[in-house]
Amino acid sequence: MISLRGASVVVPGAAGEATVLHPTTLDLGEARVSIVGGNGSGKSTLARLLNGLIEPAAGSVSVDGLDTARDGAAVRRRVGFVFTDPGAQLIMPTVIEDVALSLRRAHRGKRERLAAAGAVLDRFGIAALADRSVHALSGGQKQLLAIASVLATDPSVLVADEPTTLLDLRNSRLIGDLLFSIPQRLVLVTHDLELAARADRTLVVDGGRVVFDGEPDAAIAHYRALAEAPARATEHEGP
Ligand SMILES: Nc1ncnc2c1ncn2[C@@H]1O[C@H](COP(=O)(O)OP(=O)(O)OP(=O)(O)O)[C@@H](O)[C@H]1O
Repeated sequence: MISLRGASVVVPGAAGEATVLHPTTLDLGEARVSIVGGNGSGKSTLARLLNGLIEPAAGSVSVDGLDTARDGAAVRRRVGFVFTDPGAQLIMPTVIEDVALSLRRAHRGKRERLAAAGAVLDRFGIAALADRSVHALSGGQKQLLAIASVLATDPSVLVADEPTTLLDLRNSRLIGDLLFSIPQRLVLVTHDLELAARADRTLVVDGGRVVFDGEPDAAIAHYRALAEAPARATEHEGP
């Protein structure tokens, strides 16, 4: 279970502090949760709270009983995070070395680690790319590798922040299908409403608040209505 208790996020701004996520209380126990909302609404902020990339300014966030502020390292081992731009998380020169890096904790010996990394590439259908430079991969291949590297560590939750935004139709379908086939719990931030609709539960974020939380079709209808509302102010301030 992922639990937020009055969790808020505050950032420094030119005119003092700004609240980018208002106090939020949620329990996320479903296998697949999607998060939708407009640009700058606070979706990434909410996603980043879930693995302790951001700590709440007030309130608390816990994953399976581990507090993200107190037990940050343990939470990050349990909650994998995939970014929009896979280039941001590919560190090593070659594909197999990148997966092997993720496995350094599980397999201390280099040979054993490389064998395990090869098995991961096989599982994700990218064994043929093992010795390819990570810079020579297509966008879809990079995202596949980024997800494989994160899942190689066997997290129990995967948080993916717009993982298909930079991909073409074919690759976004491929990555979307992969995300919905993994055994791990998934929290998916996305602008792809078809993908969002495949979740068990959908949160709509607007102006730094979760303004709808429920069944995906109803949530998406709520989001569409928000987006179509005439002359809405785009800046949201104050509690
Ligand atoms: N570290 C920061 N410093 C200042 N402002 C921030 C910071 N982090 C987030 N914000 C602001 O908080 C708001 C929410 O940002 P967030 O990235 O969570 O939005 P988002 O819903 O993920 O948007 P998008 O769909 O465009 O990725 C934005 O107005 C953003 O500029």
